[in-house]
Amino acid sequence: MKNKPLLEISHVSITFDGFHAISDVSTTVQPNEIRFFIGPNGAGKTTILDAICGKNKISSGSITFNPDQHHYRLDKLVDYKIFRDGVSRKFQTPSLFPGLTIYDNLVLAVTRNRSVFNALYAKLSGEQRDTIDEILDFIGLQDVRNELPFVLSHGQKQWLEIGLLMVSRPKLILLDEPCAGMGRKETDKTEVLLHQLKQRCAVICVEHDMAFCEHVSDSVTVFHEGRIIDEGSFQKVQSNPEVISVYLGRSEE
Ligand SMILES: Nc1ncnc2c1ncn2[C@@H]1O[C@H](COP(=O)(O)OP(=O)(O)OP(=O)(O)O)[C@@H](O)[C@H]1O
Repeated sequence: MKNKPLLEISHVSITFDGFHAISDVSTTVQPNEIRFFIGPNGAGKTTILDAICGKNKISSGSITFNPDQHHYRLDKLVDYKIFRDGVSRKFQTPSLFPGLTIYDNLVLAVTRNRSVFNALYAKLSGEQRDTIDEILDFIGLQDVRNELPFVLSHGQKQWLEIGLLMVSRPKLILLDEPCAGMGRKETDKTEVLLHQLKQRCAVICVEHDMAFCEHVSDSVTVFHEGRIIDEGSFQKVQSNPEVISVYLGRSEE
C-alpha cells in the first residue's frame, strides 16, 4: 500500500470578511521534503502557512498530517495541539528571551510546560542535556552557549530560533523567510543548515530569495492571487511563462 504524504492540503479556501485570500488550494508534502512556497506579495503564502499551524481557520477543504501511521485533521485542532502532534512554526519576529543565556533559552524550550523560574532551577534529565548539546552543535553555537543572545549576529539568532523549534523533534517545520536580513555568507550557512535539517524532518519555507530557493528546495509551489499556478522543481517552475510574468520576471519582488 502506498504511504500517505506527511501533509495533505486538499481543496482549501480561506476568506477574510468575504475576501478570498486562498481559493481551492491542494498540494502534498512528503516526509523529509523541503518545499518552498513562492509568489508575489499578497499571493497567500503566509495565509496558508498560518492555516497549517492553526493560526488561520479555513473556510472549506481539509489539512491532514500523517506522521508515523497517525492521522490528524489539523484544520480541526487548536494551535498548541498541532504543535504537540509535530508541526513547529518559526515566525519572522524573534521569540528569544534576551535576558537569558543561549543555553537557558534552550532549557526553557526543553522544559516547555514549566514556568520560567521552575524551568531554570529544575534538574534536567541526561536526555534533555544531550538534546540541548546536540542542538547547540547542530546550529553551530556551542562556543557561545553561556552568552546572552545580544552577542549573536542576525543569522546566528535565526539559527538559534530554528534550534528552539528542533527541541520538540517536529516532523514538519514551517519557516517564514528564514534568510530575510542576512548577508550572502549567513544565507550560505543557512542553506547548509536546511540541508542537514532535512535528514530529520520536512520543511515548508516561504521565501523571496530565489537563489536560496534554487539551492535548497526539493520542490516549489507557486502562488498567485490565492491560487497555485505551478508546482514542481525550481527548474520546472522558473521556465513557466506565467510564473515569469506574475513573479520571477518582476524586478520589484
Ligand atoms: N487576517 C487577515 N485579514 C484580512 N486580510 C488578510 C489577513 N491575512 C492576510 N490577508 C490578506 O490576504 C492576502 C494574502 O496575504 P499573505 O500574507 O498570505 O500574502 P503573502 O503571499 O504571504 O505575501 P508576502 O510575500 O508579502 O508576505 C493579502 O491580500 C492580505 O492582505
